[in-house]
Amino acid sequence: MNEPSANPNAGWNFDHSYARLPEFFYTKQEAKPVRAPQLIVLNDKLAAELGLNAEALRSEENVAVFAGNRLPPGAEPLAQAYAGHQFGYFTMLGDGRALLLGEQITPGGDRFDIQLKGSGRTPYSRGGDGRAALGPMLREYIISEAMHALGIPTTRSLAVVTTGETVVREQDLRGAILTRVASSHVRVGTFQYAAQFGELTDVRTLADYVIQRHYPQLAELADTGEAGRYLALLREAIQRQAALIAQWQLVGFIHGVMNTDNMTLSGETIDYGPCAFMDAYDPATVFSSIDRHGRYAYGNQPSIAVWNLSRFAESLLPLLHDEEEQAVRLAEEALKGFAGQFEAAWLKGMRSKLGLFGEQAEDAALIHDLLGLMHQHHADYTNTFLALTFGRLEEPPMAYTPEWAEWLERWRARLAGQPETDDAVRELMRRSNPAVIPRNHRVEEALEAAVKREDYSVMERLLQALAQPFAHTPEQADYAELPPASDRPYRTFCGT
Ligand SMILES: Nc1ncnc2c1ncn2[C@@H]1O[C@H](COP(=O)(O)OP(=O)(O)OP(=O)(O)O)[C@@H](O)[C@H]1O
Repeated sequence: MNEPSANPNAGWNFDHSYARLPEFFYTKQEAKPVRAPQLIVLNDKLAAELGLNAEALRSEENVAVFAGNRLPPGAEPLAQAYAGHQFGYFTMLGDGRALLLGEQITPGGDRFDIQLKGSGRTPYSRGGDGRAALGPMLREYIISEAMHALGIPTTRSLAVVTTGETVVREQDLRGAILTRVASSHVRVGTFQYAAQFGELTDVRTLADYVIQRHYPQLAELADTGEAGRYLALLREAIQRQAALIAQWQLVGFIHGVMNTDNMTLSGETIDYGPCAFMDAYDPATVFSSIDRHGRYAYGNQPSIAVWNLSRFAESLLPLLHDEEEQAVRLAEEALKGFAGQFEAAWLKGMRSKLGLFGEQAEDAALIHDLLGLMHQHHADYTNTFLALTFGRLEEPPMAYTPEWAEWLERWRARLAGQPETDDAVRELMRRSNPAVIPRNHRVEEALEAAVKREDYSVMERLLQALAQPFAHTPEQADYAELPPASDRPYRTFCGT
């Protein structure tokens, strides 16, 4: 098995910078062959961006690549080691059901990890079977591609294949493998692993690797101290996460499992397990059925990000300054920056959603008052902004109370006070308020058709609508429909 003979015309062009790190960071590992691979979905557009030939990828040989039955030319599969805090508890983890085939170098010279998720057991599998089920892998495909179309940094999905094998969960499920594409898979948990189980040189090696790969502008800075590159790395990672979480909040995305192994150093969203988009606005919304205490509720996401980044900072401490006290001071100062950066990015996004140009002191109150009303009236988050964008206020997204009328008056007065035309305002709002998000009931409907009836047309239509969330086409109006009241509040199943 695993002979390196896949169709050479597919365009695989691997390098292996991660594999050049010390073996402490990974284990070389081949995929376990599966019985009967079948291609379910292939992302033609992403394939082209990666310099891959979509037609060749559909060939039997390359479907075998997506299944782990064949190695593409130049691949050197490995499972990455990492640790992490899961729901606040530290544990050793690692790719227990994933393999990095290598880093695809695109025609433009960019570098992307190509990873198979669900490819069989590895030394990090603990008690797990190393496998994944079709529903969750399609879910990751749909939501990650929706996030990308919304302009939110994310890992991406190139393909899903079924394996022809059964995975045993609470019930028997169809096995599947997702081919995931990422700027890298280095996580906060990778640093925690190095700090906990390795030497200081391992942390330094990993930090230099991440700087080279994601923050090359920092490479020439001094080693330690206030002007050092490791402090700069911490600051940059904080900045990217602040920007990322602000984007999540702006579209109502709830990650669901913000464990430290699910926070990347690239600043991309990773691991679409029990995630979902909020319907009615409520900061306490939780989607994961295993998150009993609401640790990862929508409204907690910014503070959990700081918690995770604090674990990252702890792993870096000895690199920040020779004296521990000074290192702690520098880390704390950097972490304090998150709140301001998050708030600035979020306010900027919210102003755009409301068509506000420029900045005025009362904008924050205007925005918070709107959210307060939405919360009070259980108004749908996405549809409220759509109603405001298109002036559909004859069918208000919430009860037409005096407070709502008063808020509308304040908003209109703020708009009237700016020099931009109505068209410019509408255009800004159209670009800032998606017509379609992957609402849970629509995703579940697509998955049910796919998994239970092998009908992939529902998913294909959904993917098409999600690919251009700001197009505001008539067909997309269909996806603005809310779930039936009986479905609310609901939780996504936390299947893997
Ligand atoms: N079926 C399984 N067999 C073996 N290991 C598993 C299995 N499911 C999850 N794991 C491992 O458990 C840990 C946590 O799982 P989690 O569901 O958060 O990650 P994942 O979805 O598998 O991976 P990723 O974070 O890369 O998207 C990871 O180390 C993962 O590899």
